[in-house]
Amino acid sequence: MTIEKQLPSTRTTELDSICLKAEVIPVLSIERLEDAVPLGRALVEGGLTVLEVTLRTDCALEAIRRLREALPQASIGVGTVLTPAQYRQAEQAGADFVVTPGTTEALYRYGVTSPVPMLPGVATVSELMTGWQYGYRRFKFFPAEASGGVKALKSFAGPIPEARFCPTGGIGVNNAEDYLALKNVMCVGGSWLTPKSLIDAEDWDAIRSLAREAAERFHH
Ligand SMILES: O=C(O)C(=O)C[C@H](O)[C@H](O)COP(=O)(O)O
Repeated sequence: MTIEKQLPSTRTTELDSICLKAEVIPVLSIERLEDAVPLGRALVEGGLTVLEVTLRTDCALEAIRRLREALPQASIGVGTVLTPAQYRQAEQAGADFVVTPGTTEALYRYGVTSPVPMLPGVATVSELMTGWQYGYRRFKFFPAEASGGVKALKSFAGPIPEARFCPTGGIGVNNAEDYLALKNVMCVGGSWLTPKSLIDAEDWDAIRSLAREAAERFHH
């Protein structure tokens, strides 16, 4: 009960204002620090202004700091947050929001008190119900395709119609639209906009084009 009370509804509003300006959230894994800003800039110039930068690589936190400074107009989500300690690192690096692949009680609890809102990753109704108890209303649905995809999201809408999702995992140009057509989907996430081959080749023009194509094609 006290937890419910602590949860400001502004969290939902904050997450909505971030997610609704992005039909598509590109997922970035930065291997070489010097790629961070040109990659982020190409995506933003292409029209995708909400980014998720994973903590999967050694230079991720420094990459996030640089992106935060170079692209003030972008909303930067920090992904692959597994523990409250990583959540704190994300806060300190200047995250606008935190994204987790799955949830733990510790993360749910920490997220309630943090100044930075969290989009918790859920794959089942049970995980969703736990988050709901803590007051969370917006979730990442991960891994989307492997966890039942569009059909699962339609089923979630039965018992918990107010929950909204950013499905991620196995989404690309060919199925993004199917997800965006659902009432409980705010936006979709994916790494298809940041192919490793183009990053390795520093082909920022090609990445800008991919982003532009997605920004023009997908609407909610
Ligand atoms: O690291 C995490 O926290 C993630 O959940 C990673 C990404 O969201 C997915 O790996 C993207 O999925 P794909 O678009 O299928 O590549």
